[in-house]
Amino acid sequence: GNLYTRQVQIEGETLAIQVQDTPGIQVHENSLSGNEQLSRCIRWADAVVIVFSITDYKSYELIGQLHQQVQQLHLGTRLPVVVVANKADLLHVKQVDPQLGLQLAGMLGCSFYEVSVSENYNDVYNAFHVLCKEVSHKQPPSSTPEKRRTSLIPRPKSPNMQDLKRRFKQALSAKVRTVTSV
Ligand SMILES: Nc1nc2c(ncn2[C@@H]2O[C@H](COP(=O)(O)OP(=O)(O)OP(=O)(O)O)[C@@H](O)[C@H]2O)c(=O)[nH]1
Repeated sequence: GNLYTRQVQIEGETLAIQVQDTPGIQVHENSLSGNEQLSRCIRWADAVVIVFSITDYKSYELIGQLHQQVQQLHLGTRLPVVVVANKADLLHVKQVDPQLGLQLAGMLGCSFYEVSVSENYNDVYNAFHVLCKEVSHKQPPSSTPEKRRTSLIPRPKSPNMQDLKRRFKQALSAKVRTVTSV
């Protein structure tokens, strides 16, 4: 459950984003259950990245459920969600054709990216960059960083996050929060 803070340049503006890596997702009989921590992360998020591994068919099968959970926790809003197929370098142990990911993402109304976290940083950066752009376009225009803070929902608590909160509070101009799972 690590929280990372990064800066991205969007249309000439520097945007500080926070990326929440969700803790290992519990799956019982092929369904997500009782993931209170995951729900908190999703509620907190302004955008979500759903990651599956092309080497693990079960991770692909969870996308629909994760997407549904995102929708249930953000009723009435269209939260930007992207679907990412990871481990594109491991073709010899591939279990999911990335085409299936593309199709599913399309059905869910999400963008889709195929990446290899270990081999190509640029593809990962691009996925996040496009998502950040989408989120920044949804923020009401304003002049002060403080006004750009949109969500009143507190971040999920952990010592790590409390610490980061203190250290980065001054620097943040806006937030993008994402949830990932592999
Ligand atoms: N070859 C390859 N290995 C990867 C890639 N991405 C992740 N891995 C490996 O896959 C394993 C799992 O990666 P993690 O980042 O721990 O996955 P996770 O989903 O965050 O795991 P949880 O902590 O259970 O949530 C690690 O051994 C990584 O090195 C990739 O693109 N290619």
